Amino acid sequence: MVENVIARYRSMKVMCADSPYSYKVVRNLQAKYPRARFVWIAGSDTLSTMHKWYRWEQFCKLLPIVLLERPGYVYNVLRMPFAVAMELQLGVNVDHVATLRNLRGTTYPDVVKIANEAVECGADFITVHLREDRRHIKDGDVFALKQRLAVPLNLEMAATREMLEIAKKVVPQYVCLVPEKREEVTTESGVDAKAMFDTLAPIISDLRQSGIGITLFIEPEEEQVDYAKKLCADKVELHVGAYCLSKSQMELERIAKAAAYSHAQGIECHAGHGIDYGTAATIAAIRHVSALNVGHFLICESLLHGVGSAVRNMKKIISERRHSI
Ligand SMILES: CC(=O)[C@@H](O)[C@H](O)COP(=O)(O)O
Ligand SMILES: NCC(=O)COP(=O)(O)O
Repeated sequence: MVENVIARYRSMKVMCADSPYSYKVVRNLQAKYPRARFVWIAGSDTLSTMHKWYRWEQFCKLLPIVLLERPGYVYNVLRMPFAVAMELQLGVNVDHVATLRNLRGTTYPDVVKIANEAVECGADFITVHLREDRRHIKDGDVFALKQRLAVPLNLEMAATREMLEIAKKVVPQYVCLVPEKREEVTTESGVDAKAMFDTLAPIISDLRQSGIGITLFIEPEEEQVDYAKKLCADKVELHVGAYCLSKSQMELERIAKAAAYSHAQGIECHAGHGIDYGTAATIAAIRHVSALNVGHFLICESLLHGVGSAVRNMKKIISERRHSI
């Protein structure tokens, strides 16, 4: 059949695979034709089973994969099992650039400039938390970032009407709903998706109608993931602050368990809060976590080594750790 299809293309020919395993076929071809650039072309139905292939993780890294849509097989690529082996993304939170600026009421350091520097050096998206008391990020920062960033903006905010109206004007790619206490030094826990179900549901529905993706910042607990799913969140971000402070194995296992559960439920899983180079490396080994959000530590490192160096270093650490699992 293939021969009939390509009969009119003289430059094409059919060859028989020398192994039942795609991985081995590609490796053999690459060894035989070292100058050729191979591309794997397949139907989109391949996505649901690719993680069962022989050495599928290595296969995904061997060559570019082009998928042609097959009717009935339209998937969210990032949620497919194979996708969890891919690069771990880094979100850089620039809140504390604004903390420094607000301390003296100056126009510097420039939040947008620093965010763009982070992007140049490897940040995959930028995160800001517009707190109700505006202690760091201000409304104008959020609008300016949305306008001037070449990567997605992840806006963290409390689930209030005031914040909802701002988000609908800014239209960031993502809103991450977080709990907020006026007096807290930093975000102390995840949002309780069960207890706050009735407050969160209409806000999430309103945000979604504006075309904004929804993340819930939750404690690493299966029940919270269940409620995030009931609320139709696209992603959860696990509050990993307890682990980052204690470095306790039990806390780490809690994160791994919640991440695997979230993945099994079809909800993309991020992790954030209090992460430094050491804890980033440990969490990067949890394959069901697809992105880390790091703020305070990176801004502090930037004072010593510059933003570019801090972000590049963090990217290197998490990428090396992810590829070693
Ligand atoms: C939700 C979260 O974990 C971060 O956005 C963090 O809250 C930002 O920094 P502050 O808590 O110091 O405002
Ligand atoms: N959601 C967590 C975040 O954005 C960064 O938190 P931190 O690294 O500033 O503690």
